[in-house]
Amino acid sequence: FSVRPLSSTASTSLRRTTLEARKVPFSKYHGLGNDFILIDDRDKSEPSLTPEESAMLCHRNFGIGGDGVIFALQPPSESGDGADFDFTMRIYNSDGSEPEMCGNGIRCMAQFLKDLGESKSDDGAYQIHTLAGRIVPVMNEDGTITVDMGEPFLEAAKVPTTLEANAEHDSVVEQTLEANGKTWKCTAVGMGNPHAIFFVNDLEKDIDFEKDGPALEAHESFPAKTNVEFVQVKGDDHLIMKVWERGAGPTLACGTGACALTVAAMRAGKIPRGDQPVRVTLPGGDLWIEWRESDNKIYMTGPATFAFAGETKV
Ligand SMILES: N[C@@H](CCC[C@H](N)C(=O)O)C(=O)O
Repeated sequence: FSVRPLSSTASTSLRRTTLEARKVPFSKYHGLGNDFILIDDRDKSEPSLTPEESAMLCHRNFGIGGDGVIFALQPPSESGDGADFDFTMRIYNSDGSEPEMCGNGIRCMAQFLKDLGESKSDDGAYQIHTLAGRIVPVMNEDGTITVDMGEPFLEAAKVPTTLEANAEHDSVVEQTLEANGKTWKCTAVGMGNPHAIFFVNDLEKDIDFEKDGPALEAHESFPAKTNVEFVQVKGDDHLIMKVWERGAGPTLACGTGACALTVAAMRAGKIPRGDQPVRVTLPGGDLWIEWRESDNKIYMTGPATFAFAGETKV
């Protein structure tokens, strides 16, 4: 992992006197090593920390350490579609930027809500409002969590990417782009947040991860930047990946990334689209991903683990 220097705002905040400091209770969870600081904001409609404060708490030397901060907030107050939401999830990446969604994060938030004694329905499901729309995690009896992640966004403008859709696919499948002095074939999939997927023969030999990752994250074809997944196909139902996350760099797992690359592998004809879940091996462990033909939605199954809780100051 690379360690970013603290921003001037963060170091200013660190120098605050005890008198000025605000106490912040937190819990720390991870999904396959993709780790988050969870804040109980169930009585609030907006996050109680700023992006700068969140970035400081995520720092692995000067803070608690984490790939992001997740806020468990009130459901939206509007009537209509908002009426049956249980909670809202917002998240800041470790650099303070705000993504639309987080797959490992939503499992951690579901486990956090359960541990707080929240059980809103008999089926173990939570209706969560996110910037990517409705997401529904369900607590399984074996301790894992299955999340209805909704439908993938395949239209280029919705990913978003300026790469051209291939006529035969009506979406961006293995389109050519140049980055870090190399030619790549990119498949773009949106899961609320953007993902650029690159299939390689050998994950260890074919990429210069620390250089290719950031070059592709900030490539001009992605107006909102992008998460970057390098993928090796191990078999019809097994993919392995390395991820360079937008706003966080290398992480041990990315749930939205695992969903996006499974869709990409099916769109690019690397694996068949079937009813069986695909095993996606990430640096931190396995997720199981299903892209159902019946409702076109993606279902992700994996763990969420409590690490520790405490109180910090900002
Ligand atoms: N690790 C997450 C994704 C978090 C957001 C991402 N860095 C972005 O900016 O889109 C996951 O598990 O999905």
